[in-house]
Amino acid sequence: MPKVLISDKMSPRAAEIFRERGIEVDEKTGLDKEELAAIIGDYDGLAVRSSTKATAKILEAATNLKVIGRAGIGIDNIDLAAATNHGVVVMNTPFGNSITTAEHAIAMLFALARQIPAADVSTQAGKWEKSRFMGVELAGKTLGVVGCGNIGSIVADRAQGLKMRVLAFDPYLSPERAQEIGVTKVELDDLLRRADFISLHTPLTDKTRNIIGERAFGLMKLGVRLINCARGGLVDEAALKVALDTGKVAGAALDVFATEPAKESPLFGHPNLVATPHLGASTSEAQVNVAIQVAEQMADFLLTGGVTNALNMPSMTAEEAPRLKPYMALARQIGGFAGQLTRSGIRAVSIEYEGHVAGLNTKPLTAVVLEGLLKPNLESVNMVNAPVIARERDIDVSEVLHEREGDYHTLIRLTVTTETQTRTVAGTLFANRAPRIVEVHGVPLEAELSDHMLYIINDDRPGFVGALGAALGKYDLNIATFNLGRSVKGGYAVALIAVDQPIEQEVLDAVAGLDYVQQVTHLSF
Ligand SMILES: NC(=O)C1=CN([C@@H]2O[C@H](COP(=O)(O)OP(=O)(O)OC[C@H]3O[C@@H](n4cnc5c(N)ncnc54)[C@H](O)[C@@H]3O)[C@@H](O)[C@H]2O)C=CC1
Ligand SMILES: O=C(O)CCC(=O)C(=O)O
Repeated sequence: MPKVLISDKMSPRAAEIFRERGIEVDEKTGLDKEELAAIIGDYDGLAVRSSTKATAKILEAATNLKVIGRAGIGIDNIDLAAATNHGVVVMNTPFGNSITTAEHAIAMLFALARQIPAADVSTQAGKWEKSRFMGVELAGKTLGVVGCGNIGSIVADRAQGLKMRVLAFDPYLSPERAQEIGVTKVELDDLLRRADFISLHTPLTDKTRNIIGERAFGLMKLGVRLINCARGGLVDEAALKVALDTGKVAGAALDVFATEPAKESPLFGHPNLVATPHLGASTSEAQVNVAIQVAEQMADFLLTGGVTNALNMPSMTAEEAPRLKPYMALARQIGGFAGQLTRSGIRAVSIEYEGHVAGLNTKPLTAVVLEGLLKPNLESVNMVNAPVIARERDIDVSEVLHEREGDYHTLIRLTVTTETQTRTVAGTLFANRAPRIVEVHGVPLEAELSDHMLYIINDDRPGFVGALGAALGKYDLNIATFNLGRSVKGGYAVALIAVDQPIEQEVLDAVAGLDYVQQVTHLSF
């Protein structure tokens, strides 16, 4: 039974779903990094929000971990590269808290426009400072949205409901989408110059870090108001302090900070600052949404292999997973076949999908072919990290889809080009479930792969098969299946022979010494 650790505060629905689906679950929140490292090795899954830091060290200790689920959107608390290297799938829940977070941004917009937090403190202190809190209307003002994805576009929609004009800066926003959601797509500098309010909704990346800094403040209108409900590092906090002090920025509302938890900050106490402790996603609705989603996604993965919303591997729905399962076995065998024969550096890999399989989701199959191919030389490879390892090693990977059927109803053909040669292996499914190798090196044959196999290439000459049988008999090796094919009469032949016992080196030496043998290799599946 798979075992999951929930290490951040999460709606109880997550634990209920894991249990309902037969997964053992522990809820241990507030662990420090040593405590987490000490226990993480016991778990197949880790469910987190933003407090748990899934660092390279934690992943090192996570010897059984298969999946990390983030009940939320941002995954800056998870070392994605380290997770990928360890073959751990990382999933998030990209939509469950978008409305809630957009609503928080709109709440911040109002809080700034009418200084509600400061007015509340003053009024409850008995000051009744009616003339101190003169606000501004939102209607007719310009909102600049930086990052117009899920949350940014909801903010834009709500702002238009308030009769605001919305400018959007997002390099990945298409003009059609901009038109559809009623925003004007502009460049960043244009937005900074024209907006009365600016709301940030991008992820934190190398390109967006400090996107709002001294230069950006310099371009903004006098009296602009800034909202950040995305990620702390987007705003240069020291530059913001100067902009607030000089009055360039009339108000800033921050839900997120460069360092969290933000227990102290030079910004704190500024009369024009509104601050909340990373509450963007904190509504009961959003928390139930993300908890249900993350638990369902993780349970699907652990129980069926279905992959949804993964950030480091191709998606595969729980419905697709059983359909792809026999193909995964075939893909692993084809990759493993070629991988066990490969002795020099791989330059290129081409995978052709023909017939029925070409209509399926082939991305996970390609990942599995690569896993099989690289495994003989890299013990820690799996389908999550195989594409990354291939990329790191400059292996050119291509997929070709032929929906028409060839000789077989469905076929996967792998061509591997190494520094010294090009090799092809193709396979099909018999009765839609049993993997069979049907072509090696362009030679047709039909072989079921098993634990102990001999792969032989020999000159196509009479007497070879008899000599081979006698040689194996001498070592008491019982032949289970014998599959033979040849290029052309008198050309070269390929034999795939399954035997019942492990194959010792002396057997390989004896076969290699037979007349006409060009190559003999022990394969195991
Ligand atoms: N405060 C909170 O509690 C929460 C914060 N968030 C944060 O909100 C942010 C946005 O989330 P979503 O809208 O769901 O993400 P999303 O991926 O749907 O949208 C992000 C948008 O930013 C754009 N973008 C990327 N690089 C950019 C750049 N250099 N300049 C301008 N735009 C760029 C992308 O094209 C995309 O459209 C994320 O950082 C997320 O972590 C999300 C949920 C809750
Ligand atoms: O889980 C939370 O409270 C934070 C949510 C968040 O920042 C996100 O989903 O990116």
